[in-house]
Amino acid sequence: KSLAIVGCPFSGGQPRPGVDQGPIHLIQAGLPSQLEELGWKVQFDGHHQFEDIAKFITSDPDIGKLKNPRVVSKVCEAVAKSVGSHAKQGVLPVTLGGDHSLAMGTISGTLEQYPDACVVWIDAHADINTAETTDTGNIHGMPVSFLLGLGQPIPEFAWIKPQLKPNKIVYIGLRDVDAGEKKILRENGIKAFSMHEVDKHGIGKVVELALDHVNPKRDLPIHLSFDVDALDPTVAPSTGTPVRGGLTFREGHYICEAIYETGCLVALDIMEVNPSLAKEEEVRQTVAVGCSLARSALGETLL
Ligand SMILES: N[C@@H](CCCCC(O)O)C(=O)O
Ligand SMILES: [Mn+2]
Ligand SMILES: [Mn+2]
Ligand SMILES: [Mn+2]
Repeated sequence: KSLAIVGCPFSGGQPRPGVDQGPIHLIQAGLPSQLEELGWKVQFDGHHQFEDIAKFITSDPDIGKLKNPRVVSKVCEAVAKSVGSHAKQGVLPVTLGGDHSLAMGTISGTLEQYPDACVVWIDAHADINTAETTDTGNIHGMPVSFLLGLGQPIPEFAWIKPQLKPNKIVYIGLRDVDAGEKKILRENGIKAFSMHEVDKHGIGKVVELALDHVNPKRDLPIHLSFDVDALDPTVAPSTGTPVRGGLTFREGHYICEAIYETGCLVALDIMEVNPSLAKEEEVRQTVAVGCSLARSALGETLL
């Protein structure tokens, strides 16, 4: 079994510098050899991929409120090609962010190869704002709306085919959802297990209910997109949009272990590790949790 680490040193979907250094920190913490130890054949194309794209885009004025729209779109298009080509060769892409706008690329790539794939989105945020509903214009708060084809089409993002259907995505960990996003979730009947449901049912039941919704026979490919800010800030402090009241260390790892156990995982994103936002020990802790989440999603067990 082979996997390819797709390092995406990209921060254009949000304003805080440093998240582009996420990949190199995860690599330098030893992730490739940790995954080899789990029995994976590991390909790694380097941690400077996609960096040259921004150089060719000399002017990138806002489109409405959207910031860095052309760079975000072009980088995600390149990521989609990279993830898609690995998937085509039966290699499991492990994308290291970088901000969560990159999921427009990773999930597009997955759906190219696995049109029937479902998406499990672990996040404090719904990342489903449209150009009409976003307050910040930060595109890391919008990837899901593009993948679903919601909102007014934007020519610069025309490459994104609206292949994702509302009943093929499920959220776990939500606790900071904008008013516009709540409306979109309701109107589209999108299933979301917030931290309230995690408290109520426990993580085991929530994962079971989430998978029952998007993958009832456990026979569909799963794309797991994990934003480390889904975890409580005491667990993953060095991230751009921390929100209190998040998943415990174990709850985060349980999700990854349970997804691996389905045998359906075809793609993994570990996003929003920003190694420049906290003290050294907290950065180390956040990077280490990114590595251990990846290991748990890729077969590491406690016994
Ligand atoms: N909903 C906020 C925050 C988005 C956070 C994006 C990512 O960290 O999940 C926005 O639209 O700017
Ligand atoms: Mn370097
Ligand atoms: Mn996110
Ligand atoms: Mn988030």
